[in-house]
Amino acid sequence: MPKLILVRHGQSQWNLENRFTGWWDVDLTPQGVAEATAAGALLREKGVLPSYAFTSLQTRAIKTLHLALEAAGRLWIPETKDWRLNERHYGGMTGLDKQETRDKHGDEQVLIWRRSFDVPPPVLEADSAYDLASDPRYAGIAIPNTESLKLTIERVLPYWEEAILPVLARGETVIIAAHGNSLRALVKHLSGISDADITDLEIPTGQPIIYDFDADMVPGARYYLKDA
Ligand SMILES: O=C(O)[C@H](O)COP(=O)(O)O
Repeated sequence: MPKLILVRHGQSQWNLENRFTGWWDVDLTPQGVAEATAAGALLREKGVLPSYAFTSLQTRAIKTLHLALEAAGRLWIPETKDWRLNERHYGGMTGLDKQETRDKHGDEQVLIWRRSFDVPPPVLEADSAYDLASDPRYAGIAIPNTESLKLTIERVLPYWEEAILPVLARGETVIIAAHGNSLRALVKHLSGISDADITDLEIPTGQPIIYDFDADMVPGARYYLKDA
């Protein structure tokens, strides 16, 4: 039966520094490397061996995927990278310190920007140091200048349906290495979580989440592989 593995990248440099990251490309920390490797070792230990991989265009997710696959003995499987699995775009909050932003705007406002379903953060100005218009990986892509979770869902879900679901439906064990909010978008859909309740869902770094699908491609309850 098809099996889906979701894994959020290991700790990134800006996770460690407590800065809003979004589409900015930061690397894993040594702890993040260890988390990714441990995720792959867990896959091997539990015999959950991916046969096809998807990831974003962002270094922290790509490296997490490769470290996990190497630890699982599966570095050789086919993989597809796509911007639609990128982290939600953090707009004008990109690069800011999370605590300083709370001190300036208040906890409530920052929680709305971080976790509300449909309120996007302020837009990233075109002259920002974090503008990605000249990054060759996004050539031909209409790079957003901010995204709410709702807007993130609007690009993650079509990609799920067009690209990932058909691979899963042919019986593969699919791993998706992605980001806190692109995975929240997917989990919201797969677990049928309401717009209100999704606010409370947090996805930890480097911890494989599993969905088993039945013959009609209906997902079962999600669970953490460490608990299986
Ligand atoms: O983009 C980021 O800063 C993180 O990956 C996720 O941040 P969040 O927990 O504020 O959504």
